[in-house]
Amino acid sequence: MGYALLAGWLPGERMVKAHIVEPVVALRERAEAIGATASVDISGIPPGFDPAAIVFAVKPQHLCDLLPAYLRFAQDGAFFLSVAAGIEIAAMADVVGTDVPIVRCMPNMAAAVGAGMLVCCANVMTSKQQRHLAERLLSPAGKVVFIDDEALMHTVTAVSGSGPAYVFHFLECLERAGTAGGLPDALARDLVLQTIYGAGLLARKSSDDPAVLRRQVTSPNGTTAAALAVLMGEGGLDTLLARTVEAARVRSVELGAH
Ligand SMILES: NC(=O)C1=CN([C@@H]2O[C@H](COP(=O)(O)OP(=O)(O)OC[C@H]3O[C@@H](n4cnc5c(N)ncnc54)[C@H](OP(=O)(O)O)[C@@H]3O)[C@@H](O)[C@H]2O)C=CC1
Ligand SMILES: O=C(O)[C@@H]1CCC=N1
Repeated sequence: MGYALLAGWLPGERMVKAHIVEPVVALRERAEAIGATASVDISGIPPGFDPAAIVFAVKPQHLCDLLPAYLRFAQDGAFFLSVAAGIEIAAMADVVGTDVPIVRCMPNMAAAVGAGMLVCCANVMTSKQQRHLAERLLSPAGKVVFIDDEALMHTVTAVSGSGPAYVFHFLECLERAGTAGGLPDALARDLVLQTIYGAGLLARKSSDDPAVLRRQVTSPNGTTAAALAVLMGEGGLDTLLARTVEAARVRSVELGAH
């Protein structure tokens, strides 16, 4: 996820200077290849480097252990921006103090193509300028919204954070169903990718509700009606997705409890 964000800043005309702390050599090299400097640990940050933001894109389980080492940058005016699932602003402030400006963000993987959904929460120490900077840093990755109620971040994570995986699985299943119906593999892949892309784009651009669009596809007594009798039947997709999202939400709460 860190690389997806970085790739939105570099290379380019945006004048962003980024230094990456990354223990894995291949990932450091990948960051360097697009114009960042990189080091294996914090001691490699160039002297005089004066960041406006420190972005934490590490595993949730690592986040709070890492924060104190970066406190000096916050004391020099930087704000912290975390994309770690589950970890609340209060848990970070417990480690570094409540006077540190912290933005918590839940992006999703579509950030890699600039079409992500990025939902943010900021603590009261975050200035208007820092909020604005966070928005500017995140917007190359997709649509950015700020919400006030941090408690919603668990459900945000379960819907848009993990959501691309649900869509990818839907894609896998539809493709398998297509090949089971006799389609060659490559054709099944094309059909499914273009259908999901096109339907997503249409739903995004249309002023109609998805339910209205669905009804427009569904000719009376036609093929879609036959299909939806299964998909929308008892124990169908609605029930399955409610359970799916709840499982992710519960896991996000668990990650935050450690
Ligand atoms: N993947 C996604 O779609 C999304 C991920 N996120 C969040 O993004 C974060 C990163 O997840 P993800 O992109 O999946 O990647 P991973 O969790 O696989 O990778 C995190 C990276 O952090 C590295 N790391 C560990 N310790 C340090 C350290 N001391 N300093 C710097 N880096 C370190 C890891 O190295 P190592 O492998 O050696 O531990 C790894 O390269 C997570 O907190 C996740 O919740 C949020 C939204 C969506
Ligand atoms: O699976 C995860 O925990 C992360 C957060 C959302 C997407 N990936």
